[in-house]
Amino acid sequence: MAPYTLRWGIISTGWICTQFTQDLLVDPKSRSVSDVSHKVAAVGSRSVESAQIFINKLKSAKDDDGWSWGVNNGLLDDTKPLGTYDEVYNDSDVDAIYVGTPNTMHHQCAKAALLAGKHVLCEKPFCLNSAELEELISIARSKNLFLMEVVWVRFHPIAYALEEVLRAGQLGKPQRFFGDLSFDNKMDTQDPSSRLLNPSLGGGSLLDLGPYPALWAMLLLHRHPLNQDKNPKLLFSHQTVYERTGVDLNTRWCLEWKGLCQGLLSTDLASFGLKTGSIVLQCEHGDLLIDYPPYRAESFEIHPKPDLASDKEGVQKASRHHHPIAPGNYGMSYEADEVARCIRDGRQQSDRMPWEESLLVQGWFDQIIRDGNTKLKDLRGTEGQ
Ligand SMILES: NC(=O)C1=CN([C@@H]2O[C@H](COP(=O)(O)OP(=O)(O)OC[C@H]3O[C@@H](n4cnc5c(N)ncnc54)[C@H](OP(=O)(O)O)[C@@H]3O)[C@@H](O)[C@H]2O)C=CC1
Ligand SMILES: O=C1OC[C@@H](O)[C@H](O)[C@H]1O
Repeated sequence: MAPYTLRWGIISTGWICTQFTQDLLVDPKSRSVSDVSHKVAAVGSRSVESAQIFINKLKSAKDDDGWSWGVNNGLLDDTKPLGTYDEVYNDSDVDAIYVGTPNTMHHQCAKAALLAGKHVLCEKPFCLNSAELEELISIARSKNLFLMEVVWVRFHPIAYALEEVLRAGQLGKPQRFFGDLSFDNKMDTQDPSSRLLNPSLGGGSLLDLGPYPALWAMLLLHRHPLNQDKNPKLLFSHQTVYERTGVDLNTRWCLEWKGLCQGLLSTDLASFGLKTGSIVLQCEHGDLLIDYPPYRAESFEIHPKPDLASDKEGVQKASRHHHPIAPGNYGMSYEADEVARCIRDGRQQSDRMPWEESLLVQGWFDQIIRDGNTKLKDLRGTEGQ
């Protein structure tokens, strides 16, 4: 049977839109997919020249670039360069919109796309606050459209492998979770108007990096077979303010899944995370360590507990496990496949990234920002506009 082909409209022409679009152009067979495929129907930018340059750059792929397959197979031949985002939302050749604008624009772009009747995949962090997100969900629900936050790791081979490890039960009950995404961004050398430093673009470590430790906490604790707490609480948080621009340089926060485990999460823009063990789940019978970077991890380790003598049934030997992203794919193709399958099947949300889980994480971020002292406290969402 011919694969179901999803026709994408790409909103904006920055770094992440380039990665995502390149992945749409990789041969699905490279990742053993034959039921769905992708087409880039239109690219929207604030200037038509920029949209055209974006398409031209993709077309100039070298033979060994993973996405050259799509270029050589005509997937960019009819791609329309459009000089406004609205033209993409209203294009009848577009089924789904990928939103890759700065954080403060996610809600308005996603809302406009939904109101124009398009399905939406929106970059992380989904929104600036829960009110924005609730509005998007309510529009998607009422118009029977698909809506999902980009949390690409949830669809990576390692995520499925780890789900299997937890399901098999060999590690036993979770006892402690540590999740971190940090890198040294050399903040003092950066342009204060750039998206990471600029509070009016929703900058800072929490909104940029926080979705990753949060997603691992969701995958390893919230979705753990032994978890019964569907409403984990934020116990406390702290944000260090980067005085030059007023965003957070780092954030630490603690969550509790009642009856299961607490998790300590952190993000930092001034220091690198650990190479092995940026995400750690310590369980009754063994410990799980996931490699850096947590947004594109391909390996994990399982370790016995230090005092093996008292745990004859536990993990006896350390092991390392590799679950690579398929060659030629940056890693965003897997979630694009999920979006295509959900839309093909008439689903409004993905079981692997449901609205309820995005709302939970967005709620923690609301509370952390409210309790902190960054300029993001004064940022207003665009809900209702
Ligand atoms: N999932 C992931 O791994 C990653 C996700 N992201 C997320 O993607 C989003 C974009 O990040 P990134 O691609 O790095 O950002 P870029 O700055 O590279 O791109 C953002 C694009 O948004 C458009 N834009 C519209 N309004 C503005 C504005 N006022 N200021 C700047 N740009 C504007 C521009 O495109 P145009 O001129 O064509 O309109 C610009 O190229 C963020 O929300 C970020 O969190 C980022 C990196 C990785
Ligand atoms: O989503 C992301 O993942 C990787 C980081 O380098 C980047 O800043 C962030 O936006």
